[in-house]
Amino acid sequence: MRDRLLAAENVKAIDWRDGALYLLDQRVLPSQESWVACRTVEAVADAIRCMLVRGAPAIGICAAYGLVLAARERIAQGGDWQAAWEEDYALLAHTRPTASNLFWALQRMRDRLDRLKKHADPLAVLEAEAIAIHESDREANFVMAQLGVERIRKHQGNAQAFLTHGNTGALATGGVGTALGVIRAAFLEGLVEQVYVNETRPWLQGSRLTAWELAGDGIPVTVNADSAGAHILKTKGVTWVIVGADCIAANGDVVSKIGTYQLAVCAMHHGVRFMVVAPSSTLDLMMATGDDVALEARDPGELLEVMGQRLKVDAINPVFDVTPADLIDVIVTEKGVVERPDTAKLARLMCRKRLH
Ligand SMILES: CSC[C@H]1O[C@H](OP(=O)(O)O)[C@H](O)[C@@H]1O
Repeated sequence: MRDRLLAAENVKAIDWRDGALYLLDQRVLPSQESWVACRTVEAVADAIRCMLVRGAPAIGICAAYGLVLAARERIAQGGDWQAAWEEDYALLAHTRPTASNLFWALQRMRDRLDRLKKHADPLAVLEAEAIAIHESDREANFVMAQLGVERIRKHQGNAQAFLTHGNTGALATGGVGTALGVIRAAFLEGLVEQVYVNETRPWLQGSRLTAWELAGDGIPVTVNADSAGAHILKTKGVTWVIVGADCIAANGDVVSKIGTYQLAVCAMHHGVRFMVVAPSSTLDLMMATGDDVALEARDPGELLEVMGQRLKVDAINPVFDVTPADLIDVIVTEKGVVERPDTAKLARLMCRKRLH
């Protein structure tokens, strides 16, 4: 499966080359494919904050490269460069509050610096670590795709309909994607009849990004309004809802794109299986439950522009919600699969080595 997915890989959104970070601008997709070069840590922080790059694993990868750019500048300035580098670390850590992968990647970079040998070149070591974070996310995607498709096949061996929410594909990760990686693998195995994609208001990660990725792969995709989700589950023979995650708490609660929770309630009501696909870097065992996770709210203005007019009412714009563990059938990570997640099962999973 790895080789087949590798051959089918056709979207890359993060490119580290010649000492700069190049990002495919997700704010203007699918109408424009425009690349932006980030040469400073401030540029990377801005790109994450304004969602030029988005998706939990992708944010973590970019933050790691951001710390490389920060180190280059701070070392050139001389003096106590590590103290100044910590300010850059804080800048990146405050770009978005919810995705665990961001904090995980930053911490991994700091740990690497702490373990630096006496005569080692800190810039070279940090660059190698950021590349390793990027590459291991790509490999994790392949493993999760394989594990997820095995789980699908275990229940039903013929082509079926899936529903997904948000964007969890190549644009959101370092590889073929988390939930979308599983759907891509299922397609290669002849298990996909149709993929329904919630448009994912207000930012439209579903209709702008996921539909673009799936159509580009020739995978049958149909976009629906988020409010049609329950109706689709009831009438279209959907066998699995497959989503990604921004943070998974110790008890298996899943923080993901706003609207995921209501989808899980509807899936449970209609007997549709619910799969969450995320690398182990998304699990944060310091969060006892999903209620401990900081949920981002973005500008209410995103909801108030209607037909070129600004509505003059109040609005709230929470962009993540918490799906309780008991609504989740299976969590797929690169370390293995957990059915009916709970604290003990997830703690055991995190002690395992990666499967690649
Ligand atoms: C595999 S990406 C996980 C996650 O990230 C997305 O959030 P955003 O678009 O706001 O960065 C979305 O929730 C995806 O499910």
